[in-house]
Amino acid sequence: MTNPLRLGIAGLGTVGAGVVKIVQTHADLLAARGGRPIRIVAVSARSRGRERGVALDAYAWEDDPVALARRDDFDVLLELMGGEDGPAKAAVEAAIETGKHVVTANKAMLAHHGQAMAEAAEARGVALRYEAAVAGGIPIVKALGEGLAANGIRRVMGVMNGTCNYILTEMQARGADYAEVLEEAQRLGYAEADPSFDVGGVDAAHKLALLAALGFGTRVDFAGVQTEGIDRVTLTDIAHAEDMGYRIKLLGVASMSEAGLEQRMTPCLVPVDSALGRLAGVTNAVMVEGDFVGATHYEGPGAGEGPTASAVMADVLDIARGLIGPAFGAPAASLTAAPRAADAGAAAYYLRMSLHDAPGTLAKVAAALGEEGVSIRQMRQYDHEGGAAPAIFMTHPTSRAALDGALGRLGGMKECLDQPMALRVETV
Ligand SMILES: NC(=O)C1=CN([C@@H]2O[C@H](COP(=O)(O)OP(=O)(O)OC[C@H]3O[C@@H](n4cnc5c(N)ncnc54)[C@H](O)[C@@H]3O)[C@@H](O)[C@H]2O)C=CC1
Ligand SMILES: N[C@@H](CC=O)C(=O)O
Ligand code: NA
Repeated sequence: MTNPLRLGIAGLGTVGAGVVKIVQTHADLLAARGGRPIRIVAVSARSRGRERGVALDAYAWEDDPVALARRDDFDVLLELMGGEDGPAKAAVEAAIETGKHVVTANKAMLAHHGQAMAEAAEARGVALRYEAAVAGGIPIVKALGEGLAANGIRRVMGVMNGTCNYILTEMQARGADYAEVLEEAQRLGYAEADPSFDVGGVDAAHKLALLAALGFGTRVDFAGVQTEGIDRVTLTDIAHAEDMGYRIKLLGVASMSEAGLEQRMTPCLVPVDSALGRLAGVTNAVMVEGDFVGATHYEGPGAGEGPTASAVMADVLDIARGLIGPAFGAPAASLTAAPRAADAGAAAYYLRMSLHDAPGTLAKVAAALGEEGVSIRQMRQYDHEGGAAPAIFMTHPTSRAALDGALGRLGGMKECLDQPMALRVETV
């Protein structure tokens, strides 16, 4: 019989337990598709006794994930712990050093150390695979790195955080409270160990930076992603957006132009009846535009046990079949450091601010917007409370620079009771 492909698993939470379930459920299917049996040899997690709904007795146990990574009785380390540095990074480095392939779901680690890890893996002749790290169950790394590999990639955009999309959907659909739905997303296994990574936009920015590197042949530049979270979005924003024909989505866009690489992950308004506007729950969607293929669209579950474990095992099967290409689609040494480009395109914006309820306030706000070159298309006021008058403006298309100028001015005016919030209207 062909030699089995032997796995060591570091991390037995939502994703790790899901992987054990697939290996135990689909042993024959995996062996047939991988061309060899897939066996788990050893595992590691913080707590050995925790109930996970899977039997672990047949596998060796290690308390220390780095000791696990250094064992000499398996071929592929599955790093499913998480964390940018710490034991996840140390275990991956130890696995590569000792000649093992690595499959990871850890976008935080790759967004910061992807280049160095890709170089180390190539030097050692082992795979570094991360399908689960981007958009969960959607095979977007495979689509971009392999299926579209003959294209010059123009733009990658999409909704890449299941937790945020779940929160925004539930707030819109049933008027649910933000904190309550965030807790639900945590219970369902969608959220990061520290959910501020989700709602702050950082997790999705990690993913966008990885897709940009893969698509454009550039070095991962997470620090170059303009990032804003959904933590300031209120039920009121969602209701007003809906009333005007829009939904709010945490949307990422990465594009390459002569000016350089533009990357942003921000909450945006998209038309209710667009593909992104209809995207509900934990679903993610990614659009990729290539010069020969044109526009392509991928949609599916972006988080949770089954979808993420499915992506991990797809990488394992590729390794079983001997498919061991470079991590970012081209040799790591050939990836270039692209200059960062500012948000260049004009867009309309949704502005929400709390104004001092007094004669002349609106005139001053309108004057400040006008002087900064921001033209108002629509204005609404609602629910005056005490001395505060909340106001919403929709602008005509304006440059980000003009908008930032206006936001700076408004934020400094005594008539403005809080820092205005601006959401871009994205034409999708
Ligand atoms: N939950 C999801 O839907 C998805 C998660 N991911 C990524 O997968 C990875 C794992 O996520 P989850 O399974 O949700 O996390 P989790 O919190 O449910 O599980 C983490 C596991 O790693 C172990 N672990 C953590 N730190 C450790 C340490 N210092 N030493 C030993 N063991 C340690 C824990 O004991 C636990 O078994 C993360 O990188 C996450 O970003 C990626 C896509 C989707
Ligand atoms: N926390 C992430 C998990 C998948 O990457 C999300 O909600 O999308
Ligand atoms: Na994926």
